[in-house]
Amino acid sequence: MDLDHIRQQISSTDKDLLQLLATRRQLALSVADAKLAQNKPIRDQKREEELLVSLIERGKALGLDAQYVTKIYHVIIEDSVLQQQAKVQGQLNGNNGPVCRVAFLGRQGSYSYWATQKYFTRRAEKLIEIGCDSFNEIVQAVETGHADYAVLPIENTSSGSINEVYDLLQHTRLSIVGELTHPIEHCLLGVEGTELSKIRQICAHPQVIAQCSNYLQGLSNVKIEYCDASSDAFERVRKAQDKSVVAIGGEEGGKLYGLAVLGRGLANQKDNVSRFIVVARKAINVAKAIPAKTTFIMYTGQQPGALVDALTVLKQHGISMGKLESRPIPGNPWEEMFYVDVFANLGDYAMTRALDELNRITRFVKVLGCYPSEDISPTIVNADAS
Ligand SMILES: O=C(O)C(=O)C[C@]1(C(=O)O)C=C[C@@H](O)C=C1
Repeated sequence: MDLDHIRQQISSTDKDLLQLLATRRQLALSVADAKLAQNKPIRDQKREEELLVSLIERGKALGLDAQYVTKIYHVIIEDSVLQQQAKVQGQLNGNNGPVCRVAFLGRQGSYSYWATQKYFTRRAEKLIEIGCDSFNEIVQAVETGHADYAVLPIENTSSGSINEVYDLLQHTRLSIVGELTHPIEHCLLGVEGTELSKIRQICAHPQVIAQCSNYLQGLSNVKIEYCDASSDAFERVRKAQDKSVVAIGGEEGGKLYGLAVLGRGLANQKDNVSRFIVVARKAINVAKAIPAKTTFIMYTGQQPGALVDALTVLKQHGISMGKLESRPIPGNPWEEMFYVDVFANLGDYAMTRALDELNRITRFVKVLGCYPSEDISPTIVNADAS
């Protein structure tokens, strides 16, 4: 068989695969309706386990190894769960309508740009992208009604919490309505033909610089140029057309600016992932069928054991905490505001009771939002069991 002919067959098989994936996605969306009608949760890990075991077995008979089949189905099932969650949430809170205006950091190609695309493809037919130069500008865009939503990075596995965003949340009336995680793969990007030994300037966002600090410490004679976003760094390098100037950012983003990859894996942590939050003017409800997270801030005061007492309230109501972060309160030196993420729905009886008690024993409590958890941990099966 000649190459063209084999490629035609591959293309035709791929077309069939896509059609099957689209059909599977539609079926998953119908499952969501059936589950709501029966008051069942969207995620059913027992079903996923049975499915994976049987698919691994079938795969083996077809010469496909267990790891390959598992990897593909983890992606398919994650998509299926997220599609169902978005549908159920849309029905509960009212769909967004065809057009959604979303504010984010940078322009096309920034990490926030990709996170925005990822989150809203399931939720809006058309996006109006409102690129901003600072976190403050992003929040203001929603507060003033210029944008419907904002996407903000809140923490990263290499650099930790993004304090500027935490501080903005203390004072805004916006609510957290969603979250997502996005892998951040930092690359060194420059114009074609750039030699590593000739680099004299690196352009990057301060968060990116923090996440690549180990790599950057190893360089000498290189000036760091702080940029508003990765897309800003790409634009500077594209404009300069100078082989001594490079940017750090994502490969996909760099490509949009015609930049070539000169190095990969620059982050301090191998698994460099950012968590983003989505904020809006109006709080949402989270369907009972979906795992929810609630984020609130509290000021306990400084009396001995105040924080322990507050956390004990959560324990007494069987509420698990995902994150506890403290930030200074502006104007009150050495006093701290605590940010708490819990795995609970604001509408749950236990959560309502816990918040009532926290309101009683602390000086200040403010709920920042209740939103669907998008942390779809993959179901792991023992491939040998099949
Ligand atoms: O069968 C279901 O209950 C589905 O929702 C479909 C599906 C899948 O995509 O196969 C998705 C999520 C569930 O956790 C289990 C399986």
